[in-house]
Amino acid sequence: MGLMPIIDHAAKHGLVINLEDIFRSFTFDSTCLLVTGYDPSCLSLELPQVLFSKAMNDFGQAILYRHVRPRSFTKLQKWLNVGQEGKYKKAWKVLDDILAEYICQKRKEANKLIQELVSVDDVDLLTSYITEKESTGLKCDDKFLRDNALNMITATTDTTSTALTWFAWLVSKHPIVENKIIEELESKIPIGETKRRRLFNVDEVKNLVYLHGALCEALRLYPPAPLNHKEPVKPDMLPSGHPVHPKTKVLFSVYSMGRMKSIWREDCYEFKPERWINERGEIKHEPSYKFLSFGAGPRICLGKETSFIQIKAVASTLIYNYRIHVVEETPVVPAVSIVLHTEYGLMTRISKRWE
Ligand code: HEM
Repeated sequence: MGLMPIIDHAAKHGLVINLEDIFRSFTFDSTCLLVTGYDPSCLSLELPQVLFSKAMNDFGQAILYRHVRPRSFTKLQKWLNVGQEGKYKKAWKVLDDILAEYICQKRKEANKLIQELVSVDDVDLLTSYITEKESTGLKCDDKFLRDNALNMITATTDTTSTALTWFAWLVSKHPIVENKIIEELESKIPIGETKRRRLFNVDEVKNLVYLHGALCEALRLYPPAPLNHKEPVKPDMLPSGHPVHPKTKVLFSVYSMGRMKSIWREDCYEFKPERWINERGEIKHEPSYKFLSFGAGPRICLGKETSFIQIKAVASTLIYNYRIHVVEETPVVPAVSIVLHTEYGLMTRISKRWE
């Protein structure tokens, strides 16, 4: 099922829905489709608990604990197969088994395509790895395919849905920003087509300046990957003069850096899309070492541009067609997690702006 039919259904029946879960199921389905060619159909009215998705959550949680607990404690849990490490092992088995099945099926389908000399444009990632093996020279064994599929699903799913969640929440709390986004969207629509239901495509939204600023602001205040770490390959020195040994891991909080007055000025706690617009009304580009939500340097996020486009298309369609009313009884606060999920979800009521 698509995202908009679900939102429409919730609006029509006055349901309270957890938008974070809905975004998560949506990004999970679309990423699985892109990577494996299969739609796990997590996005439906019932939001079924999908084994793969649950395993991904347990997996991420266990990895977070590895970073904050003494190594000896983790080792003991691993040895006894209990606690977070016990969960990790079970989750890994689920992911490994499901992906092995997908890969086996993909190999059969891809071999058929090769034998029948069918052109393989617009196919999923696994099929293109298998069919293009000769030209890329990559060793496409099962482990390579599994690791690449898992890497892509992990990198894409929760980051994108988390960005959408905080963006939707911030916009719903800032009606002036919400109106400016709608005004900007209307300025791109032919006059006779305004004030009625509309879906926006990638070309219509990719150059919107105010929407871009609002999204960057959400990513600055609520970076989906709130912590990052680096280790130098050879002895190095920080600008502060502190030496860093190659075995030293430097952990930094992207979340805190997005809220430092010394980096983002006195108004750093405010949600101000204008921060990202220059005097000429164009997008103001900030260096990636300052705006760290996608990382920086040689390992910067490979999906940065793709995710901007995807989020803009979804966010504009959502904001233009619906009003999001956040349910006040459920606080919206960050959870302690490797990805900046909310602790209690984003519980909302939705109403349509127009038919
Ligand atoms: C709002 C959405 C996203 C955010 C906030 C985000 C953030 C990040 C961050 C912080 C890193 C680590 C960079 C570093 O280590 O310095 C990363 C890596 C990566 N991201 Fe994203 N990401 C997003 C969406 C995506 C999407 C949609 C894709 C795929 C199309 C993607 C693919 C990757 C890959 C492949 C890497 C690993 C790059 C490497 O290690 O060389 N990301 N991302």
